[in-house]
Amino acid sequence: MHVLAIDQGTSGTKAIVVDAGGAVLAIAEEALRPRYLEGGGVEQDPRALLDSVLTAGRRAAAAAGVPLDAVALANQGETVLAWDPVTGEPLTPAIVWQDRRAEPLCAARAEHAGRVAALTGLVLDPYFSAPKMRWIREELTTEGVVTTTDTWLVHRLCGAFVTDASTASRSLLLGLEDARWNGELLELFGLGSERLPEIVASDAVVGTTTAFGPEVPVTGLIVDQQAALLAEACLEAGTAKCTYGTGAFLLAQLGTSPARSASGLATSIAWRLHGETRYCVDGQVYTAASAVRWLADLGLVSGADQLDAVAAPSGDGVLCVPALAGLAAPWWDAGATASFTGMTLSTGRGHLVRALLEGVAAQVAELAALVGADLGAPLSRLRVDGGLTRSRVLMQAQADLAQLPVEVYPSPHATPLGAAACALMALDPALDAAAAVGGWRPSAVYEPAWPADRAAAHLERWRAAAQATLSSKENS
Ligand SMILES: O=P(O)(O)OC[C@H](O)CO
Repeated sequence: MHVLAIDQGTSGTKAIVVDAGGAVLAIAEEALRPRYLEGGGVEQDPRALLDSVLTAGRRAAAAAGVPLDAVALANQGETVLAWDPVTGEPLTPAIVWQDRRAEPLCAARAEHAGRVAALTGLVLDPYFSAPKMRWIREELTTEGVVTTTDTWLVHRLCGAFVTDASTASRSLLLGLEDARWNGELLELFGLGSERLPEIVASDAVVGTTTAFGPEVPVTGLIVDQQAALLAEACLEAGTAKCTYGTGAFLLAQLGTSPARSASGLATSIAWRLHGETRYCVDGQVYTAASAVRWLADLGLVSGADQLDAVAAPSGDGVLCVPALAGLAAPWWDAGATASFTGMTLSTGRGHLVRALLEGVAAQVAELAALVGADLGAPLSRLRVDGGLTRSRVLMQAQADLAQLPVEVYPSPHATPLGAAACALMALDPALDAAAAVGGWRPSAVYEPAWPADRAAAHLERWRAAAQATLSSKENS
């Protein structure tokens, strides 16, 4: 069996062709660059997203040269657009998960934050889909349907009008326990009259497509972060991974219990496979590779590959809070802004680069501690994937600050491999998740080199720096 698995991400689209044993036969990638607008806007051209899916998918399918049995799609989770359900044409740009312009719409509903959290497991924040859907309705168009990008892309591939349960659970519109659109939440966001997609399982076959060659089923629909959680075999409650992509996202498996976080993290659906719903808790660093790209745009590094060569051996007291698109868990402050502190006349670009990497690692370390608090036991290790895991400086800083062994997933394709596993489970009802993703050994393990008291002291200083970036005194 062969699956074409497509990871439609924020910074690009990757397509792989994978066999039932997890061997990758072909890879194709198309880069994407969001538009960053003053006022916190982050947009993508939907046609560029679709073109990248079709181009990468066709290139990978052609390179593999094998008959395909299914097409799977991982998506960005909370990126939304309006589109015409008759013609399939987009009516607005895609409003990216990093976009903060819906913050006032959240602030206007602040008194309902507790109720929203109780129903959805999420926090009332513009990161999630519904505030951006409302913003589109108020600012851009009242025409067509407004959905996450997966629904539109799948519609373009096979005509279905669906979203999977993991993506729906990132919307602020889903009751977490019953996994249904919730009328109270729809009213709260003024979306009660919207036509909403059918919610399906990640192993549902939702149609067929000829977009990549002969007709094949479309199945294996899942949020990109959840797909990586699955690929990294985080199947037991308490296992966790962090993906260092455009942002860095730490997710821990909760099993079949949708336990709400007591630490300000988000609880959502990891996947629904073979009739069983799994849940996860997550924390987010909104800018990781996009912070590195920002460094590159300023001329401090030529790109991610140069990070380790430029980073100084220590930050020399410089701290960075990489809040270039606000702060997520546990601060949830869309108005927070990034900072570098502790600079002197001797500070050079190497210190700034080191501080930025340590800032990402510090934020992930904070999230790892909160996940441990929620689970009632500290994490024992952190599995990691994503492009920035190639930075030894970042990975060592992660181990030092989180005081955890950091295990690097051996493939750069965790997300599409997770989506492919969902499709394989659709094709073979006897296949369980563990068999679908297989076992793996880390390509590298970073052990903490700092003593615990040094890590604690650094994190205490970093936490104070993070507090100082918050947008209002009430938050500090
Ligand atoms: O595009 P990525 O890979 O950074 O992932 C996007 C996240 O899932 C947004 O929540």
